[in-house]
Parts: sequence; structure tokens; C-alpha cells
Amino acid sequence: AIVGLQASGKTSFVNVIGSGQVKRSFYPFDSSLQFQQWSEDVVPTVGFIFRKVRKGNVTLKIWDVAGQPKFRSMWERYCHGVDAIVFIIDSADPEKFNTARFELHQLLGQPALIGVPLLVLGNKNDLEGHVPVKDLIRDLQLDKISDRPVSCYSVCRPSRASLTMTLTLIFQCSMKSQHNLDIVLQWLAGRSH
Ligand SMILES: Nc1nc2c(ncn2[C@@H]2O[C@H](COP(=O)(O)OP(=O)(O)OP(=O)(O)O)[C@@H](O)[C@H]2O)c(=O)[nH]1
Ligand SMILES: [Mg+2]
Repeated sequence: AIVGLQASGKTSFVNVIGSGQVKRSFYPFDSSLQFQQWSEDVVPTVGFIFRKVRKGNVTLKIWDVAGQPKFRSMWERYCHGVDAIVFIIDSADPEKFNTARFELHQLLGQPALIGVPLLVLGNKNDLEGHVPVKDLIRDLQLDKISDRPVSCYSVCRPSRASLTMTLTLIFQCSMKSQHNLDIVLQWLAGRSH
């Protein structure tokens, strides 16, 4: 399940990892087939979106849950029984960190979710003034979480141009380190049962 405040980039993240998959099934040099699903314009999610994304021999089943205040009480329901909780935060918007920390710890405090591994993604690291991982860990008080494995990475959605280039230049080359998407996918695949 992917949760986080509104506009933190959850749906964009799923679209990016999903479009990489769509691409891989096509001939890599035929750019006309690229980005059928990927777009930089995303509308706020209402409720949730369920997506299946195949990566190698692992199929990720993803609940992309809406982040606006009226939907946050749904987060817990979609986190029940999952292999991992992914919490996405807009790392370039520190004014929202207090709210994000509150919502995250509120969610993790639910007895049914004890032990479920947590992946925190500080998104939008392409924007100036974004907060690095070290500070995110402090501001979200991730170091206080002791009842589950926790990982935190700084990520961003690749620009359309760089995503085209990376994927067109044959898929085995990994994304630029700024994006960190390959690391994140490995982490997710490693949590799956
Ligand atoms: N600069 C930048 N913008 C991003 C990035 N990821 C997402 N965005 C933008 O952030 C805005 C919100 O993205 P969404 O993916 O809709 O956010 P969300 O978390 O799904 O929002 P809700 O569905 O309302 O909870 C969109 O305009 C995206 O284009 C990123 O890595 N960098
Ligand atoms: Mg969304």
C-alpha cells in the first residue's frame, strides 16, 4: 500500500514504475510505443487505485491510496495484510512535515500494522530546497520506530526526457542515482512473499 499526504507524488510514482514495465514488453528502440500510460499531469486520487506491476518474476500488487484529509482514515484499511507500507512525502515542502509525521505515526500505531516493513520515500528531490534523507529521518522521527524494518530513500520522478533516454538506451542500464527507482524496486521485490 502506498500512502502519504496529497500531492506528495504517490500516483506519479506508481505510473513511473508501471510505465517502465509497459515499455519492457516492447521493442526498446520503437519510441512510438512509449509512455502510453505515463504523464506528468496527474489528478488527485479519489479513494484508491489498484495496480499490478510486473517486475521480472515478481508482480507487485499496489494500493495507491488518496492523500487528501478526508481519505486518510482509509489508509489503515488498505495497509492490512500488505507486505510493505510505502509512505511518500514531498521532500521539497517542509511545511507539511509536521502533518506528515503525525499521520504516519498515527497509522503505524494501529495494532494490526505492527511489524509491517516501512519504506519512506522523500520524493521530488529534483526541486530546489528539497530536504535530504538524514533530515527526513529526523523530522519524521523514523529513528523512533522500533517495531518494524524501516528504510528511507530520496527519489524523484524522472523527467519525460530522461526516462525516455534511460529506457530507450536498453533497459538494463539503471536510472540515474538521483531517481533511485531501481533501488526502490529491489527493496519492494525483496519484501514480497
Ligand atoms: N517536481 C516533481 N514533481 C512531482 C514529482 N512527483 C510528482 N510530482 C508532481 O506532484 C503533483 C502531485 O502528484 P500526484 O502523483 O498526483 O500526488 P498524489 O500523492 O498521488 O496525490 P493524491 O492522489 O491527492 O494523494 C503532480 O503535479 C506531479 O506531477 C517529482 O518527483 N518531482
Ligand atoms: Mg494520487
